[in-house]
Amino acid sequence: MRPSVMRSAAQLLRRRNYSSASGQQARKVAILGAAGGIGQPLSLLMKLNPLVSSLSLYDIAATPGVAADVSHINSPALVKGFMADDQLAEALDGADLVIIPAGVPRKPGMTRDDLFNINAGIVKNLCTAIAKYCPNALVNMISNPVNSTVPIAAEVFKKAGTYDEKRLFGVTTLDVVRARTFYAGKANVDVNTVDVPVVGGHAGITILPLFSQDFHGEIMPSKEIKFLWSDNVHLLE
Ligand SMILES: NC(=O)C1=CN([C@@H]2O[C@H](COP(=O)(O)OP(=O)(O)OC[C@H]3O[C@@H](n4cnc5c(N)ncnc54)[C@H](O)[C@@H]3O)[C@@H](O)[C@H]2O)C=CC1
Ligand SMILES: O=C([O-])CC(=O)C(=O)O
Repeated sequence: MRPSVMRSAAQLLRRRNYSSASGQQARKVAILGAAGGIGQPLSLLMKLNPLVSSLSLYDIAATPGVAADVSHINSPALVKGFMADDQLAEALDGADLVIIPAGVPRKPGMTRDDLFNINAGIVKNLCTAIAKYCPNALVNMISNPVNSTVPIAAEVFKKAGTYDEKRLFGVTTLDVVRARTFYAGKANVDVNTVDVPVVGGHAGITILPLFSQDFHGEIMPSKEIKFLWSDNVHLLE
């Protein structure tokens, strides 16, 4: 496995032979926690993504307004908002990709691990529903602590008999983005010409930028993405 070659969710969709929304294959993306600080800009980005034909925005609060605003963007994806437990099944039904930024974020002085008690339960419930209503979906976990929420999701899927290690990811792209920005700032070079591989997990002490492996030159866009794999922490081949 070469840590320098990574791929994004969009690339994964393409690899699965997904075509654009205007093509033959319609693809549904569900965002759970869509009304939050991460969920709203993520919903915007997904609405702009031409690979997405149907966008399902789920949260326990505020989704009707968020979904209405996002739906006004001039792109093909059809947007629908869902709120509360009794609408989760419909939100997930037939989803090809589920992205989960649901849960609580850190307050000053907290570590990501401090979120475990609340977010573990939220993730467990959401993943139980995923196993039931869209068992074949790719699942991108954002909720922290990602080092723990990904294994929780894996266990839920194993118990349900739907686990596929190639379909479950912890999203830690920020680590790579930050490493590149910090490197470029320090070296006083264009950030688009540098790459710093990052390995490890997504906790303060497990994020490990490999500055010894830094690269300065022409960067492939696909190298910006780092995922936390479900069973072992490693970068996609
Ligand atoms: N992996 C990563 O790189 C990053 C992870 N995070 C994590 O993402 C999570 C969300 O962060 P923010 O959006 O800033 O928080 P936020 O508080 O702004 O949004 C969280 C959203 O989740 C919703 N929510 C809570 N329980 C839910 C449930 N059972 N079902 C559906 N939705 C539910 C809330 O109503 C809220 O809209 C946090 O755990 C944070 O630590 C944030 C940034 C980067
Ligand atoms: O720091 C946090 O709590 C959110 C997060 O994971 C990040 O920004 O890398």
